[in-house]
Amino acid sequence: MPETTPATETQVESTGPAAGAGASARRLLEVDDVTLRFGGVVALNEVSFHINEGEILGLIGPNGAGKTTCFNVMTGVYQPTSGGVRFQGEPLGRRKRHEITRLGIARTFQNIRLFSTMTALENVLVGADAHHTTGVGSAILRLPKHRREEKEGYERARELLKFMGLSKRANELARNLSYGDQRRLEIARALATNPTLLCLDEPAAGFNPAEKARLMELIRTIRDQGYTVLLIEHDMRLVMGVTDRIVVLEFGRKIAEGLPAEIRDNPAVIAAYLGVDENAS
Ligand SMILES: Nc1ncnc2c1ncn2[C@@H]1O[C@H](COP(=O)(O)OP(=O)(O)OP(=O)(O)O)[C@@H](O)[C@H]1O
Repeated sequence: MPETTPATETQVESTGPAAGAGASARRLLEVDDVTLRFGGVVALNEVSFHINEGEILGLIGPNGAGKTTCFNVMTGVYQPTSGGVRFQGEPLGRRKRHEITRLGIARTFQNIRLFSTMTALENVLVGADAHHTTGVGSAILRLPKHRREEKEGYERARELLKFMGLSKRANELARNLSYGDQRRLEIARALATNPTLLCLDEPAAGFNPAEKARLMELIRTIRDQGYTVLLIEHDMRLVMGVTDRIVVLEFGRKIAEGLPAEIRDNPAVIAAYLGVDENAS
């Protein structure tokens, strides 16, 4: 379990390509030739890529490119029409969402999905519950193992709130938090499931430049704590500034993969974002 240190108390070193981005890095997750059709819509079309252990991988592409669908396949929301996903070498197969959470993949959502009438602390505790091994019976009987897990869950939740700079908001209802704090709380809740891979779906949506800069620092800190991060984000400055590698989708197909500098100069990527035909004279 990666130990967390509060972001505010951590010296963040500038990131270059992470150790995890090297050729010899271990593959944490592999998307193998995944196709997913919704009726006539081919949301993912023979998509393959991998995520190395310890890296920050960006998944980008214009609206409707298939990024969120890709997250949904990786987290068991959708089953691919063909192809598959392997995590730590194991096929995810038809595993359910909670089983995939237990395996070590956590995610946040494009549209914030907190329990609005629960406190910040309670929201994080819900995430920590994903790993409790004791059942309802031992909870009712208040057996020692259950009490120990409950105590550890509280400690972990408080530690994560501190890590995300939310200690002072612990007892506030989620709906009363600022937008930025709600986004950070979503990340804390995802981390509470004790993931190996953290998938962030547009975490900077609605952020101002100062909040984006803080988020970049936070994502680097999260990686430096030992997590692997997959990031969907539309803000190119943020993506180019924080990722080790980038995969680009367009109309459900992978059109490019490489280092941020390579992606920035890739004609197919530029064409996809500008909406022009790169072959047009
Ligand atoms: N449940 C669904 N039923 C039918 N079509 C869907 C469904 N989910 C996604 N799609 C379609 O699949 C395609 C890919 O959508 P997806 O949301 O994955 O794109 P995206 O890259 O995440 O876009 P955005 O950046 O706008 O969030 C789109 O054409 C979308 O309309």
